[in-house]
Amino acid sequence: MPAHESNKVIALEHPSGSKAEIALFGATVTSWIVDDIDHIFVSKDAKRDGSKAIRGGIPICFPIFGTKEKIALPQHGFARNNYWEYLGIVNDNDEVTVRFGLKDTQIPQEARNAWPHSFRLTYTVSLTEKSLKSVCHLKNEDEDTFEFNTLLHTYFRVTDVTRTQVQGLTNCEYIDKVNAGAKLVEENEKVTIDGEVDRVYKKVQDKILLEVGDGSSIQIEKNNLKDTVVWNPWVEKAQAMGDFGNEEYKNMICVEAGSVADWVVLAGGQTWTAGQTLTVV
Ligand SMILES: O=P(O)(O)OC[C@H]1O[C@H](O)[C@H](O)[C@@H](O)[C@@H]1O
Repeated sequence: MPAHESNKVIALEHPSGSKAEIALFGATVTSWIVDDIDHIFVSKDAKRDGSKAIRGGIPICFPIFGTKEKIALPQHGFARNNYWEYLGIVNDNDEVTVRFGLKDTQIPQEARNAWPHSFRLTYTVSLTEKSLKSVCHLKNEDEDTFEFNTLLHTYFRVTDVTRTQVQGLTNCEYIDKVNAGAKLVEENEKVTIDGEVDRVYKKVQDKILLEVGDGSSIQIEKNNLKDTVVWNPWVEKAQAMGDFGNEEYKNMICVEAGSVADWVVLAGGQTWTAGQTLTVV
């Protein structure tokens, strides 16, 4: 079988040898292997028992990013903190595709009170020889309009983060969360990491490139998502996280496609689709 479930994890295998794993907790992709290299970082200290969002992989932030004063939800919302339903395999010719679902009736009452809307979120993950595609499909099942943010909080595994470069952010405005939310414009052609970085780049072009530093690169192509967050916790923040090794900041970079700078507005009965495709190039 190209996809099978074991211990609440769905494992995908493509005939080319590429592989992926998705935990039902948060529908979090926790592994993506191409040519025997796992490009996804998960901390050695990550909780895998559903007690906390998985530290690493591709957690889905929804319906908020960060915290919001008037919405009493945990940081980054509830999608990454709840079990999703496995909706099974959709087999195409050259890709292995599986689907997951989350709706309001699956989340705890407290979260439903904090964000009181009826919704149906379907998440599709497709594996090909060199790529991993994730697509979110959201339906507003209320009569009234609701607003949300969403983001694919992708943790890439790298051998040395100081050698990574992110290309394609030049001239984008960004909010520098490390610098009291200063609004700046990216002047560099390639963004590099040599300290704590936590930036929300706005209105980013759809195709950007992560140069991993060992000669290989990953193309990150987003669809219907305006913004890109770049994050590395560096030394002190790494030490402050209970589910992250003190030295692991050297081996990861988050490059996160999302719509987070402004609310996305979805009218009652309407649907909204967005996602990303990661390709080893
Ligand atoms: O610790 P978490 O809730 O998983 O958040 C991890 C990080 O997510 C994003 O990248 C935010 O921009 C950061 O400010 C935050 O620290």
